[in-house]
Amino acid sequence: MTARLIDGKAAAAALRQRIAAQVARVSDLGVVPGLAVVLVGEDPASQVYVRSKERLAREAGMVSIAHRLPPTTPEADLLDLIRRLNADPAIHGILVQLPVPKPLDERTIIGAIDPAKDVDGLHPVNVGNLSIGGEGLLPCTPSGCMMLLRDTLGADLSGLRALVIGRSNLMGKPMAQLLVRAHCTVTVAHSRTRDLADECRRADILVPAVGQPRMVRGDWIKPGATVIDVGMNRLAPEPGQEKGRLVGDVAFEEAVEVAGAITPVPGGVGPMTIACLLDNTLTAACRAEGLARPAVAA
Ligand SMILES: Nc1nc(=O)c2c([nH]1)NC[C@@H]1CN(c3ccc(C(=O)N[C@@H](CCC(=O)O)C(=O)O)cc3)C=[N+]21
Repeated sequence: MTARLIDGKAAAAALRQRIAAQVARVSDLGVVPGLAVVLVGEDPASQVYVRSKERLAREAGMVSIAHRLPPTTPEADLLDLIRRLNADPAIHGILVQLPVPKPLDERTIIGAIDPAKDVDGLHPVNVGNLSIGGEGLLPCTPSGCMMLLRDTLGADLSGLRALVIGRSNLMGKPMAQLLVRAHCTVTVAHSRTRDLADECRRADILVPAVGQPRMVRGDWIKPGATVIDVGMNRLAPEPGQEKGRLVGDVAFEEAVEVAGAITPVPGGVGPMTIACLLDNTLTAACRAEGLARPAVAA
């Protein structure tokens, strides 16, 4: 059996198109959603991501402003910028690209963002609302994973066994919360988990997010399971190549023979993350301006 491929690139393009149509409607009402992306330092991968966030936000009709700060930026300066963005009525969403260079403190920085503009969904108020089912902003990568799961399995995921590998604040923990909200039976595995392969074999939904290239092997996967691979690992370049290949946390060639459906890397979860960022920015703009989210045909 060969697994169905879950095309995150196409799903993200479709979502961005729906968002663009909604942005056009609210723009007619005088509200142009504004996104500020803050990048501290010169990490090349982060620069690439920030550029594509800027470009895709503009393509959706939003205003997108990147703030690039030197790696030695004092924390007080960064907090000052965040305060100005919090107060700027043209900015509805603020994202500080992570990780931030040392000695900047991620928690202090995220905590300084107005929760209503926290389009990463990482501020403690949004994290709390996620856990109690309130109306916050959801973290982008887990939201994107849920959309791909529902596209694949249908809206109702209740009763399915889900295994999330990884317990980060950015991904593992919020993913587990969303799966619980969707009435799955959820297990969170991590570096101290015993018999990870056995845990995997019980999962109808498998979501590895650890950053270990090809860690999940084909014979760890329950036949027919849905695999959402959140890993983004750049391998060492082959001789004669400039850049190494991008692979996930799953040994794709093995897994594709066993799973029912699987996301590729690249072209799976990654593009959905950015589309969900735009979705959050539109949500934040509508809430800030007291507008209902315009309806568009799906
Ligand atoms: N505050 C914050 N929020 C984030 O959401 C955030 C962050 N910091 N720091 C870094 C990670 C990483 N991330 C990705 C987004 C899109 C792709 C993506 O579109 N990937 C493409 C290909 C990328 C390539 O070829 O290099 C794909 O998977 O098909 C990847 C990674 C967001 N992150």
